[in-house]
Amino acid sequence: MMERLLLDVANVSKCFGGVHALDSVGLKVPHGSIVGLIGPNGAGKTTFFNVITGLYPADSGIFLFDGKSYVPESVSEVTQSGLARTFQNIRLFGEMSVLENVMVGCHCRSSAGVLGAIFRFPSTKREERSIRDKSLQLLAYVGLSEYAAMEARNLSYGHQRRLEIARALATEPKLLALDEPAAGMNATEKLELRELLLRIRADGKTILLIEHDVSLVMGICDSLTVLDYGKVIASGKPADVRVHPEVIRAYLGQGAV
Ligand SMILES: Nc1ncnc2c1ncn2[C@@H]1O[C@H](COP(=O)(O)OP(=O)(O)OP(=O)(O)O)[C@@H](O)[C@H]1O
Repeated sequence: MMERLLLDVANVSKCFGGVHALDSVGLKVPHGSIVGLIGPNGAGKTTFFNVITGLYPADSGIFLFDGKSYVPESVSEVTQSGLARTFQNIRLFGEMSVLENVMVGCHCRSSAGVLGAIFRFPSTKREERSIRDKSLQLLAYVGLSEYAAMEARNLSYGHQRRLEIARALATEPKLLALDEPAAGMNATEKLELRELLLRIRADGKTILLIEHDVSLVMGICDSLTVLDYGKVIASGKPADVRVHPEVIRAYLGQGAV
């Protein structure tokens, strides 16, 4: 049976001066799957995320999201269409509370405009209550309820990463793109992250994951695409990718596979 693709991109290229960060990269993400994007440092993984989420314009590429052509030129439009991401370097609003950080994510789906915010119409107040409730539910979902009132900057590193995931989920994405969510986590936090990602998939979301922790990636991904020097060198099921000669060559010396 043909898999229904949520993200289907082809021939994506991006140069920075003389550096070919992405060279005709193609990647397919089926609905309801976890797809891993891996590769050595500098392979082009984050650049790929930046391009598909509208942060950097691609030099070329064909982009389909949920069966429709899309032009990833604006982060807000990409988010509206259902693609949310987290960042390798955590980007939370440190002085806002944990709850407020999630509420910010919810606002991308709210209808109250500037007038509503100024005049506080009854409909605006109702919407704000429902955003608050939804944010509290999301905090419970990622296991951060007890920290709702704390300033985000005071959370532990692992909890900050979970908060980023909650904020991304608040935008009601179809595709959640996570850039190294396990970076800096200890073994227990990684296990908890693994459970959370599996739960997110079981609840019907699709995940695209950049991650250097190979055992995490091999353990939860349905398929993997491997980049090296901006090119796809392998893609397929984790068990096949793990023994692919090009992948072994690219990681040789790093002991990663
Ligand atoms: N804004 C930029 N300006 C210039 N060069 C860039 C820029 N962003 C990325 N690059 C270059 O593009 C290449 C790919 O970088 P990228 O950060 O996408 O790799 P990566 O696979 O995500 O690496 P890592 O695993 O270390 O995060 C590198 O050579 C990098 O130096």
